[in-house]
Amino acid sequence: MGSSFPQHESAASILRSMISSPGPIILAPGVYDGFSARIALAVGFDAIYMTGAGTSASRIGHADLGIANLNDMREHAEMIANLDDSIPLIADADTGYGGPIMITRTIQHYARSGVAALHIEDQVQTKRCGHLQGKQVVPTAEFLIRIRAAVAARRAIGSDLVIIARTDALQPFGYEESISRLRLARDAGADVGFLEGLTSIEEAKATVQDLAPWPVLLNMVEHGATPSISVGEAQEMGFRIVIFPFAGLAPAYKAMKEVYQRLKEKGVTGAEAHMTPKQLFEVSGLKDDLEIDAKAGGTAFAGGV
Ligand SMILES: C[C@](O)(C(=O)O)[C@H](CC(=O)O)C(=O)O
Repeated sequence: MGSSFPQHESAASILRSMISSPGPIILAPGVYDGFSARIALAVGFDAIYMTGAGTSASRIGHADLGIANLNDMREHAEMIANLDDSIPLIADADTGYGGPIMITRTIQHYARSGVAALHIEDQVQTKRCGHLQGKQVVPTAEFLIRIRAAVAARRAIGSDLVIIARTDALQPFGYEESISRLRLARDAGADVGFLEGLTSIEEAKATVQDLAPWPVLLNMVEHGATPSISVGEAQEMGFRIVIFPFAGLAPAYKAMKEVYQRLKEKGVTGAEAHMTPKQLFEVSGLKDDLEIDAKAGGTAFAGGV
């Protein structure tokens, strides 16, 4: 477990070096709460991704419609980022939550919370998931104000926080407009580009080529607007980062629904025998916590748990 008071390079600096190194594509599975983050961290990834859609679902019980605010998102991100502060957390920051002053706060708060990277997009404030229909985006000038505010705020606090510029302009305005917005965001100081809702393999390849050598992120939302692209294929195309936002949420939904249904219909959960409470707590750092207590001379758990 990483300490909350880093003795090492910040997660933002670690991610920044990873992005600029010639290494393999950075794979970040979506996590949506402490438990899913623990599982992903235990499996072992170079980075993890806090999905806004999953945060909305798990933290406030709502769809990804711009309902989770800065405080909801930041608090959630801080908890996740500090479970292991040596593994960079890339976190959704939606529209940045307002004008330049709010975006400045978003950058400051995310950076202080230990987040390594965030993405800010050009949707209107009453946004929606990038894979739904009927999206609206703000004019390019307003998008650039958001990016400039983010870059200035990051520089002012001397943080390595990676700023990912996301455009949702593909659906309303098409490919050329989206590339043009991302180039302008790059020129305004954004570190990584993210073209949301890519609709074909050709478009995905072209995005990387048209923005090269700027690093580009691929959002692999399964069964959304984008055809299925594997990590290997994304690397081959030249993407620098790939996120799988629903890697945790979608299977969790299916598993929970089945068990709740079984409990309702048959009166039992059918939980597997090895799923003891202790085993479940071990996923969430039980051993580390007991060690902390014992090292401090605590006796509360001396007889075991
Ligand atoms: C990446 C994303 O912002 C997220 O919240 O994870 C979403 C995922 C989704 O809702 O499909 C997005 O692509 O808008």
